[in-house]
Amino acid sequence: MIVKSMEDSSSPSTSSRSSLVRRSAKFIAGSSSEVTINHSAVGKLAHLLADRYNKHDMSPECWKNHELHPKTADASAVDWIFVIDSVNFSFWSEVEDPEAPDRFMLEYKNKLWTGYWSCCAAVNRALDEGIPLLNADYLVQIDDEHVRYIFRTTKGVMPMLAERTRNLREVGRILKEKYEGSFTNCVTKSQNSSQTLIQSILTDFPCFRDEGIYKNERVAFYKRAQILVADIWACFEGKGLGTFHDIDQLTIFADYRIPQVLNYFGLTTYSQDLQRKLNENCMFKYGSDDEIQIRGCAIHACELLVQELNRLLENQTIPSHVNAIMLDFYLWDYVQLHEEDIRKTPYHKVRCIYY
Ligand SMILES: Nc1nc2c(c(CN[C@H]3C=C[C@H](O)[C@@H]3O)cn2[C@@H]2O[C@H](COP(=O)(O)O)[C@@H](O)[C@H]2O)c(=O)[nH]1
Repeated sequence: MIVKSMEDSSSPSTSSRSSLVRRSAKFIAGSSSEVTINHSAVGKLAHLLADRYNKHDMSPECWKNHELHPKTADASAVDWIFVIDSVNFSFWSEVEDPEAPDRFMLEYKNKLWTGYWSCCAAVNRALDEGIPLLNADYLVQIDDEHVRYIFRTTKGVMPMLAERTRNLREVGRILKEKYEGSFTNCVTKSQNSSQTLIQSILTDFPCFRDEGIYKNERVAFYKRAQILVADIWACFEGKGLGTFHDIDQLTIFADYRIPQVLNYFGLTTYSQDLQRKLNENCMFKYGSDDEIQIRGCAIHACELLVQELNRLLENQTIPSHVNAIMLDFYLWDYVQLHEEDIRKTPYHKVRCIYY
C-alpha cells in the first residue's frame, strides 16, 4: 500500500509538525462520514467565548494558578512538565460514575484527585517523599513496582501502569543519551521555535509519535508533543524558556475531553451508528476510522472556532487575539468545572499511550 504523505510537498523544510496536524484535520473533516461539523454552532460558541475572553476567563495564566502545577518557572518545572506529559494519557475509567469502585482516586493534601489531576498529585507526592522522579538516572531504571507505588491510589487503580513505566524508562534513557539528563537542554536547542522543539520531541522520543493512516493518507495529531510545548509556554508565561515566536502554530490537543465538550456545545454531530457506539460505552481502537474522524474533526472545528473568535476579538474597540492553546485550556477546564452537566455527553474511550 503506497501511503501518500500529508507533508507539504511545496516546501518540506518549512512544513511544521503542527501544520501537518492542521492539514490532517482539514483532510479528515473534509471526508468524514461519521462526524459533521455544524458551522452555525461554531459562530454561536465563538460569541460566547469572546464574552468569556473579555471577562479574562481565557488566559494562559490559568495554568500556573492550579495548586498542583509548579509555581516557579525554572529548569525543574520543565523537567516536571516533561515527566507529566510523558505519562499524560488514558485516565478514564470503564464506568463513568465517580462513585463506581474502579473510578480510581488518590488523596493528596487533603483532597481527592482523579484523572489528569491524580497524575499530577502522584508525581508531587513522590517528590515530597524524596523519590527523584525528575532525575533521568532514576527514570532509566524505574520499574513496574516503583510505578505501582508512585501512582498508588486510595480507590480503584490507575490504568496502563505498565505502559507508563515503559514511557518513563524510554524518556529517561534518551534524556541521558541526548540531553545530558534534562529536557531543558532540548528546549534551549530549539532556539525559541515551538515547531523545532516538536520536531526534536518526535525525532528523539518515540512514545510521542501520535500518527495514523486514514483513507490511505498519513495523518498526525501529536497531542502529547504539542501539549508538552504548550505547558512549558504557559508555565513560563511566554517568557524565558517558554519563549516561542511561533507558538500560535500549535493546534488544540486531541484528547478525549475536547471532542466531548464540542459535541456538548453542538459543534459536532455524530452519525446514528457512531452515537450508538458512544451511548453503549463501546471501546474504540486507536487509529480506527471512527476514532480518527472524532479527533480530526475536533481539531478542525477548533481551527474554525479560533478563526471566528479572532475575527470577533480583532474587530473590538480594543483589538485582541487568542491562540489554540488558550481555547483548548478553556474548553478542557470547562469540562472539569461543569462535570455534572457534561457527563451526559459520552466521550470516546481508547486505551493508548497517546492521549
Ligand atoms: N486537550 C487537553 N487535554 C488535556 C489537558 C490536560 C491538562 N489540563 C490542564 C493544564 C492546563 C489547563 O488549564 C488545565 O488546567 C489533560 N488533558 C488530557 O485530558 C485527558 C484527561 O482528562 P480527565 O480524565 O478528565 O482527567 C487525558 O487525555 C489528558 O492527556 C488540556 O489542558 N487540554
